[in-house]
Amino acid sequence: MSDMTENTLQRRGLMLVLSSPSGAGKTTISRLLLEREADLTLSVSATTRKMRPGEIDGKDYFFVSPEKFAEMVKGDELLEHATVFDNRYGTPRAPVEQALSNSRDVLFDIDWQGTQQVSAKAPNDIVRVFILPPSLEELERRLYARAQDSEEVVRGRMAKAADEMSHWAEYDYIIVNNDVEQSVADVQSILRAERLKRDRKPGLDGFVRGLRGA
Ligand SMILES: Nc1ncnc2c1ncn2[C@@H]1O[C@H](COP(=O)(O)OP(=O)(O)OP(=O)(O)O)[C@@H](O)[C@H]1O
Ligand SMILES: Nc1nc2c(ncn2[C@@H]2O[C@H](COP(=O)(O)O)[C@@H](O)[C@H]2O)c(=O)[nH]1
Repeated sequence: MSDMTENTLQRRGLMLVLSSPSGAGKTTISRLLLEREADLTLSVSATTRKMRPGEIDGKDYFFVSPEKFAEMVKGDELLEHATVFDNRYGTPRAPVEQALSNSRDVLFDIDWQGTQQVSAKAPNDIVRVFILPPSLEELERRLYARAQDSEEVVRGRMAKAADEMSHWAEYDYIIVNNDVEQSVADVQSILRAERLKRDRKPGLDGFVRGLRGA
């Protein structure tokens, strides 16, 4: 007799990665997603970059010194790490592992280098989404409109946008972020479909065997 309890079909959480050139809208999309998806946890990265106005230590990032970051790398505390725009960024390993083992999905706002490292370590758990801007002009407009970086920083990020975008084909899904609401809805659709994937439900085999009376 088959009994579809929550436990039978419990699944391991998945790792939802959003990458894009700086300013395309990952953070904006992530914030809305986290408000709307109760089972999604944000992976809060560590960084050596300076805090922007309005950012909160421990919520947006763990802002650490270069020395502390080096210690975290040495202690193998980071799941992945990379240098982006002359600053170091990395994903603390322990909270991610804990969330995944509690069947929570984890959202990552990381660049292509970090995505490659996580893909190599957890190829079956990762779902990669690349966010493109509608145009380069709009990307530049957004970076200036955010008004949180100097002109020099914005120019540096625009100069690296083409390089970042050259990695688009390493991702499973591509979204052009024209309209934020549509982009969030698209990521929610991806999440919903990925959660239903056969491979993510190890208990499914026994459940179907039970249904078949086998
Ligand atoms: N679809 C959109 N239409 C218009 N403006 C947008 C859209 N999406 C995001 N923005 C705006 O663009 C700016 C940059 O967005 P955001 O900070 O989310 O980018 P990001 O990809 O996270 O950048 P970074 O990689 O530097 O963290 C913000 O001011 C945000 O409000
Ligand atoms: N490889 C990683 N990249 C990260 C991580 N956290 C953020 N990022 C990426 O850095 C740039 C710049 O971010 P900003 O907040 O300074 O504008 C952006 O592409 C992020 O996705 C991380 O832990 N690992």
